[in-house]
Amino acid sequence: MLGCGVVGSEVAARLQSRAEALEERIGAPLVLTAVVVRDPDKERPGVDASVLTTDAEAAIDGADIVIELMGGIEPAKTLITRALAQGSSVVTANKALLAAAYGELMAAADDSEVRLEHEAAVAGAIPIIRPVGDSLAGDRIDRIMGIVNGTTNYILDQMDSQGWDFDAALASAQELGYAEADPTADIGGHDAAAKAAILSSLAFHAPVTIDDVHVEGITGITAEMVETAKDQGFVIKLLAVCERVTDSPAGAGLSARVYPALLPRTHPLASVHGAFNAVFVEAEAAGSLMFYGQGAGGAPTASAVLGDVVSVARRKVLGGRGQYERPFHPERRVLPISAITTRYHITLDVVDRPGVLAAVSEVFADEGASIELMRQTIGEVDDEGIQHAKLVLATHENTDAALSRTVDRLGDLDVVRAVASVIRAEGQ
Ligand SMILES: NC(=O)c1ccc[n+]([C@@H]2O[C@H](COP(=O)([O-])OP(=O)(O)OC[C@H]3O[C@@H](n4cnc5c(N)ncnc54)[C@H](O)[C@@H]3O)[C@@H](O)[C@H]2O)c1
Ligand SMILES: N[C@@H](CCO)C(=O)O
Ligand code: NA
Repeated sequence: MLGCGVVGSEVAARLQSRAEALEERIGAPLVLTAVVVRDPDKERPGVDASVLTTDAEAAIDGADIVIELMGGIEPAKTLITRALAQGSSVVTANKALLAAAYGELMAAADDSEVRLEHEAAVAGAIPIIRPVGDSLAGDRIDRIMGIVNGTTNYILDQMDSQGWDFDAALASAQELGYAEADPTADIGGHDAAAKAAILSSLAFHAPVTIDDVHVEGITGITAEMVETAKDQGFVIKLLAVCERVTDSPAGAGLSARVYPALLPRTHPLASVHGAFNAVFVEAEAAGSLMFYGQGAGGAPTASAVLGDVVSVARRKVLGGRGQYERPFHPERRVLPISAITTRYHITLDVVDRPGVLAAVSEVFADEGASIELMRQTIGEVDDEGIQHAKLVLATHENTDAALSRTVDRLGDLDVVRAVASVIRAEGQ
């Protein structure tokens, strides 16, 4: 095992405390031969001190299974590659690495006829990698929409249920240990984007990396946006969307994107509260499936790691081997967000006078975009004595490019004092 932090220490402790049960399931004992750490003198309750070492290469050589829980790109990538090349199967929770080099690492595993398992890398304890890669392998997955970051779901949920502003909700997430010390990867959407890249690669058999994923985080979500959404029967969630696109202005392909979006409060994902994760999968024959549970934390993540270890060990004992499939369809393109069909909810601060709606409608008509719903509420009287109004416009589906141009042009209108907020809507 490489790394013994939050997840690694739970895995090591459970390998010891559940040794008998694991042996029953596998048909052979699992022996933890080495745990690679930075400081072998540190006290680690539940971990046998005699297996601690700083020599990663010696630890890997000859191991049947290598469990990588160090995180980060290097040295994890070099060590995993070494392990696969020598014929060890690898179990990892490293979403950052897989989102950067999924195709390359899977091909290396396939070349050596060993397995590279990674259930813990997406949505922690929730079984989602095996269902998408294995259970649904006989079906055609069309769309995956998930809440795959616990920190941001906690923040948005507190803003929705307690009326907190963003900063208060983030401070609370940090206090509770959900957010990282530097929460940028969580709130910027990058952690969710890594998971979207892995899910897209697996569901659509194409080598999708994190650089292909369109990412928007939640730092721009205000208490007012949450309140407006609530008034209209929506909740704001940070969604990872992976989609098979058959037709778009840019042709057929895939879409992988992460952004905060409105969901109807009746949608199954709307009832995912706190730091929980959930993934909604739509497949041709299976229809809609929902996977729900704890997406982070030492013990839940260790559950997924140990499941992979048992699966690999069983195959080893039975003489089975090999990868799910050889990757992939390199010709499948990830389309730019501009070509993707979405809906917007646009909130405008306008001057309340005749002709405002005509001017707004003209921009929509001109861009070929259409308004599904409009709501006007009375606003404030400003310093110059001018009465303002708040206009909330929900659009029909259109390309993101057309909607984005519409917003730019609305912002240029004389009667529009400010584009107060723009957010996409999903799940309708
Ligand atoms: N914590 C979670 O909830 C969670 C959930 C899902 C996936 N993961 C993933 O699991 C992996 C581990 O996460 P964690 O939360 O346990 O992190 P962590 O920081 O608690 O643990 C990583 C450990 O690896 C050690 N390490 C790093 N580089 C090393 C090196 N070169 N040699 C020896 N030791 C080294 C660190 O000292 C640390 O103790 C990461 O890839 C993470 O993304 C974590
Ligand atoms: N920081 C991540 C950890 C799990 O990957 C989260 O909040 O979901
Ligand atoms: Na998982």
